[in-house]
Amino acid sequence: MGEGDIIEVHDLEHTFDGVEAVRGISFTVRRGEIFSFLGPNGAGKSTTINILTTLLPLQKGTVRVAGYDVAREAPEVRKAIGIVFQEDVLDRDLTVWETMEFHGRLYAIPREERRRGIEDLLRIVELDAKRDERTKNLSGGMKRRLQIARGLMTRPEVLFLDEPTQGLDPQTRMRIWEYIREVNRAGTTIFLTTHYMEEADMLSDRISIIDYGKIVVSGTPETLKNALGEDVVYLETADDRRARESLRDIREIRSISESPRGLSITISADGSHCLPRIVDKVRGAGVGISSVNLKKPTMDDVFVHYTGRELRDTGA
Ligand SMILES: Nc1ncnc2c1ncn2[C@@H]1O[C@H](COP(=O)(O)OP(=O)(O)OP(=O)(O)O)[C@@H](O)[C@H]1O
Repeated sequence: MGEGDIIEVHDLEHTFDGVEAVRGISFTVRRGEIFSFLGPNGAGKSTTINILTTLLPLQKGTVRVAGYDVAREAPEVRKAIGIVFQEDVLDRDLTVWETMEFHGRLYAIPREERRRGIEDLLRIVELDAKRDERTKNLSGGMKRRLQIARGLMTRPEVLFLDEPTQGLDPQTRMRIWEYIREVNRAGTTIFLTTHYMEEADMLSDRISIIDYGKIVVSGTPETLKNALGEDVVYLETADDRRARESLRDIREIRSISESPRGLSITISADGSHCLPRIVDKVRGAGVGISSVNLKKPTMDDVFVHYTGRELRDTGA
């Protein structure tokens, strides 16, 4: 395990009755970072997170979490981590406070420390006013916040979040992102799975894109997007044909095509540096320009580039 690595996965494979859910993945997560697994439904994200959290037995490969081997030291791994599941696993008849209290007792947290911990966490996720409400009466966003608070009861070194904002409305999602960042700033490493491009992009220090049980690419959101080198300039001109001709000797232009937004010019370098020259050339040829747009690659573009298809948003 590297000095700063808190999770280390080597050649992990997992099969369910002949279905290869995870097909040989390796990656590391550094202490203190927010790391995301981005991929469509069925890509193998839940299977991986379940193995890392010892909920599924290890079949093949090696996995170390917080310095412990998941196969041989499962209890130690469990003590070091917190988990927030995808589905609602709250006891419907317990109140918010009881939910926390019960979890704290399960982990044998001393009474006074438990009480203070619950107070603090309910304040962080803004549920202190709901402490006596039964969980069945909470909204979906409140339930998720309670699950996050509960996952943090044990001050885990690593918090695992499986699709933390699945099915939530945009405002609630953004709030949850804030809580996740806050928890991370306080020193907890975060491993999360998501099929939301924006979530992975906004939240992560590093992302691995997973598809059909394999990691297709990993990196920081910035490097992934920049590596595509596919900035596109959209240009609406008075005369597209002459505009195209005037651009012939700009080396960084990879291709030009017509689109509903005008000429679509793909640049093989940083588009913001090419843009002034493009405008100068077209104007220099006496062609009027009515609008200019620069589009940088998004995480969607990265996803399409590496998997060859779009990730349809099946959530909210
Ligand atoms: N208990 C199981 N029994 C049989 N097959 C399973 C089981 N769990 C998962 N699979 C299969 O393994 C593959 C990966 O599933 P997994 O749940 O890990 O994907 P995922 O990326 O987490 O997607 P989702 O977000 O929908 O959970 C899928 O083909 C799925 O049908």
